[in-house]
Amino acid sequence: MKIIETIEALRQELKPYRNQTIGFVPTMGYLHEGHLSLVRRASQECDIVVMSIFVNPLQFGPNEDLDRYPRDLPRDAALAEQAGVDFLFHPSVEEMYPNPTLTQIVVSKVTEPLCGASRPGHFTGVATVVGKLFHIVMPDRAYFGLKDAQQVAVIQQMVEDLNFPVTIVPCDIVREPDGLAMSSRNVYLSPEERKQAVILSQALFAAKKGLEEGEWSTADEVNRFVREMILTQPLAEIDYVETLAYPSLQPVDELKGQKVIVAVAVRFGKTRLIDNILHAGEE
Ligand SMILES: Nc1ncnc2c1ncn2[C@@H]1O[C@H](COP(=O)(O)OP(=O)(O)OP(=O)(O)O)[C@@H](O)[C@H]1O
Ligand SMILES: CC(C)(CO)[C@@H](O)C(=O)[O-]
Ligand code: BAL
Repeated sequence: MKIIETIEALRQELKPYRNQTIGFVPTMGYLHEGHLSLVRRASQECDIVVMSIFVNPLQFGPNEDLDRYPRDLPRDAALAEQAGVDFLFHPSVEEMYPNPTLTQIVVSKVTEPLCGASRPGHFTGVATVVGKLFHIVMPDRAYFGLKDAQQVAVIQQMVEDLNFPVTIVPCDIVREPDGLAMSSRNVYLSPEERKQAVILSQALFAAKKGLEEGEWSTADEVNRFVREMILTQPLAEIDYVETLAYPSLQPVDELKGQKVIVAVAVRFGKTRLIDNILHAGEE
């Protein structure tokens, strides 16, 4: 595996592979099994796998965790190589943003609810950096985790609207043995917060079962059920619990026959965790 720090060097390295299938896994690093599952899928489906590790300042709000976001390049490089990455792109902030960013990619509508409402400007930062990375890597296929299901919807919208020649591959959420969705931010949790955080997946799995059994007819009923279950944990502070159509992320009235997402964002102390389940909603 080669570690590459400049855009020009990566372009040169990838030149000989342009007639092969290039898979791309964009990340912010501090790798865990969730990221590595994307790499394994990419190496099964592509000839060459490129991973980026870049903590993108543009997608963090002023009071968010940009400075303390966990970073460990030597550990990440070893894990990435073992999982099958061929090129690890690790640019500096100056390399990615040498000038003040006067041009940004704004995706509307799907960015309005959920994390878009709680983190103003977040998805403009995500779409802009992913757009730049797509131009740099020019992948055939790009792999994204459904833990960030709204991000998948935003990137799919951007790719469709701006004609990026890339196939977006959404990948299943990888979980800890007790159900907690893997996240680089889980390292922030105190032992007590970690114990209580398992309520997110428990509430979502219970919601999925209820949806499959036709227990509720409206989104509000699902939201109330999930909310009440999460609030049994004293350290949980809910940011949002929402049931929306997926991938449009528009409100749903009747649940019957709808593909929906039940998405949550919950704070435990200073740590904000997200998780979701998708329900196919066939009649
Ligand atoms: N548990 C997971 N299962 C599947 N994919 C995941 C998981 N966690 C992250 N990913 C995916 O890995 C890619 C890079 O994500 P990122 O580096 O932000 O990791 P992260 O662990 O989600 O970090 P954080 O939770 O702190 O945002 C994204 O496409 C994301 O959806
Ligand atoms: C896609 C991404 C790498 C863009 O910075 C980031 O939002 C992430 O890690 O999910
Ligand atoms: N996984 C999404 C990146 C972020 O939280 O900024």
